[in-house]
Formats: sequence, C-alpha cells, structure tokens
Amino acid sequence: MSLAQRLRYWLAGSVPRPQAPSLSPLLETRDLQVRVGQGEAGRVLVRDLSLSVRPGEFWCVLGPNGVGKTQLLNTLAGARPPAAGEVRIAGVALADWSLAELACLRGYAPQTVHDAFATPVLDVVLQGRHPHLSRWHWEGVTDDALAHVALERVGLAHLAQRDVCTLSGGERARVALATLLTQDPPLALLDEPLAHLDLAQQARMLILLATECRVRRRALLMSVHDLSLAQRVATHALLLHPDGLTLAGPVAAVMTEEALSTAFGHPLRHHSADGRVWWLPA
Ligand SMILES: Nc1ncnc2c1ncn2[C@@H]1O[C@H](COP(=O)(O)OP(=O)(O)OP(=O)(O)O)[C@@H](O)[C@H]1O
Repeated sequence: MSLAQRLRYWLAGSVPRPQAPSLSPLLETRDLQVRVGQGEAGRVLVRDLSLSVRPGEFWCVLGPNGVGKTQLLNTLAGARPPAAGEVRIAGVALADWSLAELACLRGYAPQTVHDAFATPVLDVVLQGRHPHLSRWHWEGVTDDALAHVALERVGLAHLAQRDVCTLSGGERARVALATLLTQDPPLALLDEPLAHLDLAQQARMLILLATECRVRRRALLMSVHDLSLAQRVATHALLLHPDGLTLAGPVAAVMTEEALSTAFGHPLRHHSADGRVWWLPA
C-alpha cells in the first residue's frame, strides 16, 4: 500500500475510531489529592485540584524536579488511585470505565518504557490498535496502514522492522509517540515525551502534537521541563508547587515570572526574540 493510500485511509476517517465528544470536558478532576508514602513518612504532592480539559486544549504540566508531575499523570491515567477526590473521563468516573473502553478514550505515554523481548518496531506501534480490535481479531491492513503512517509522522518509517530493543533513547521515545498516534485517543497524557530528543526532534514532535490538538481536536496533557517549548505550544498550563498547591488555567495567566519563580524556587525571567517568548533562569 502506497503512502498516498495510507494517508487517504487515515484522513478520510474510513477507519472507525472514537470521536471526541463536542466541547464537553474529556478530563475532569474534583478536589483531587495525590499522595505518596504511608503515614508520617507520607507526603501530599497535589491537593484539591479541580480541573477541566476540553477537546483542542494543549495542557503543559510544569513544576520542579520531584514535585509530583509523574505521580499526578499516573493518577489521571488510572494507574494509581487518588488519595481523595475524583477523576472523570468523558463525564464518567474513571473506575466506571472498563479497561478496553478507557484505552479507546485516553492514551498514556509514560516517561520510560522497558522492552522485555525482542520485537519489531512495527509490532510495538501496532499495539496502539489493540483497544480498537475485538477479542478474536488480528490487526488488518487498515491497522497496518495506520501504524506505518504513524511511523512516517515521527520520521521512523525506515526502522519498522528493527528490533525495538536496539533503538536509541530518542528513537524509542518517538516509537512511543507513534504508538500513541496509532491508538489515537481523544485524550492523551504524556510524561516528558521530549526528554530524550535533540532540539530539532523536540520541535518536530511538538508541532506534530500541537497539530493533533488544533486540527483533530485532541486534548493533551504533557509534562515538560523546557518552559520556552511549553510556552510555544500550550494553550493551558498546570503549575505544581512543592507545597501541593496548584495553579491552572490559560498559559498567559499561569506562566508569569512571579508564579514560575515561586514554584521553582529560583528567579526565572522571560525574554522576547524572533516573536517568541524564551525563559531563562536569572
Ligand atoms: N513510592 C514512593 N514512596 C515515597 N515517595 C515516592 C514514591 N514514589 C515517588 N515518590 C516521590 O514523589 C515525588 C514526586 O515524584 P514524581 O516522579 O511525580 O516527580 P516529578 O515532578 O515527575 O519529578 P521529575 O521532574 O524529576 O521527573 C518525588 O519526591 C519522589 O521521590
């Protein structure tokens, strides 16, 4: 199948996939509390977080090392229970979705992936189609086409038959993104997806993700350390403070020198150049 044919499949929407429901929130939290550790040794990472994420919104999750970004994303994905409060996906409590239904609605790209077995890259990317297949069905030509298109979009079509265990860190991170694109959930949670990428790949992958948001009305929540990149693509930001308090809203309201400097415990300044905002430590 040619690239043009694959793209036609994908763009024409002839492949059944879940549609993002209008503008109702895809993700909501109410008075969410995230905690690690037990008893006296425990620590509240996030307290009383109430949030609504809608189709077309690109949220960047910001905060210093160890503040709780990963644990929060794990909680939003349903991989760990909240200490208090609730998470709702597409209006329904997380626990009320079956795992298969949930996998059609939200995707999660964790910070690191451990590959236990030698597997062709294409098979890893095809795993994104599993939630869409009924129990007794193998992946078909359409699933193959979607996986190839996703690999082309992250610039790794030439590695389709390579053993995933042999990839570099940056290549593996892009395969994780391709798997998420193949899964194609209306809501995607990404934990530092740019961490292993060089500057050019960071820019390419960010443009790709921003296009998913803007053109295809996907909702994204992504943790990221590079404030300048966050400012470039995000529509909204969620800033975590070490004391568990959070600041959430449109980028302009959250990404201020005062709020970021307080959260990171160090003066941070923004500068304008080339029509963009760049963040630097003072
Ligand atoms: N099981 C655990 N018991 C105790 N503390 C834990 C446990 N798991 C994580 N933590 C702590 O919770 C805090 C938040 O961790 P998390 O990985 O969410 O931080 P992060 O904001 O993603 O950090 P980074 O920017 O460094 O990736 C850290 O201080 C971590 O050491």
